[in-house]
Amino acid sequence: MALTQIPLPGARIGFDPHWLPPDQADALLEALLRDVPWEVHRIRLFGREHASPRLSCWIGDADARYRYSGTLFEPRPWPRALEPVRERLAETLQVGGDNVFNSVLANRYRDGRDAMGWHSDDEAELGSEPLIGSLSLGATRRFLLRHRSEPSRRLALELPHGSLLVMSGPTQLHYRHALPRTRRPVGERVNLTFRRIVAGECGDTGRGSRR
Ligand SMILES: O=C(O)CCC(=O)C(=O)O
Ligand SMILES: [Fe+2]
Repeated sequence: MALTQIPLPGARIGFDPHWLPPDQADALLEALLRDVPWEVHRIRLFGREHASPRLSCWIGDADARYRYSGTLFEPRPWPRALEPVRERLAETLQVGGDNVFNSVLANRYRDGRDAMGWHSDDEAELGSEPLIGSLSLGATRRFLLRHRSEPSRRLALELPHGSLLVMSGPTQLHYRHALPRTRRPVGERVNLTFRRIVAGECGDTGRGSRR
């Protein structure tokens, strides 16, 4: 099925709630929970280091180094289970050659207390209008987008098992996004944001920082 475009002024958002069939999504989730070297990333906020409230792993080609929230990440190699997903995503989004996704930030939200704060994926390494493919697995969580200066421009989306959310064009320039905590009892969720690092290692000029 094709991506549905969700209208939001100044953003480009595509969504397919059923991108990965449930049996493939189940198998991928199981493989990632087992094979990814999950760790607590330390992030810097206002000059102080904190443990981020989730487990993470930065995965990518050897040259795709990435700096965010003040820390430089050397990528871990691609788990085998992710290779076909990377290929299918490139087909869905019609990216190839020099534009293939060369990295993924994997995040694991163990329960409703794990979350991600307001940020934009606007690090210099991603280029000016990054294409970001976000695949969700496991428990459904609510994803929020909010315009930087026009509070009425906002969107809330439930991201179910196997869903694909695509942010592109000027989305990161104009909007922040977050994955808030919830008091509802929810199971584990894994999210994969596929990205393309265009500039090797650069300075940390991103305005956002994931909390
Ligand atoms: O978990 C999510 O859906 C959001 C993840 C995210 O925004 C990121 O990795 O930059
Ligand atoms: Fe993000």
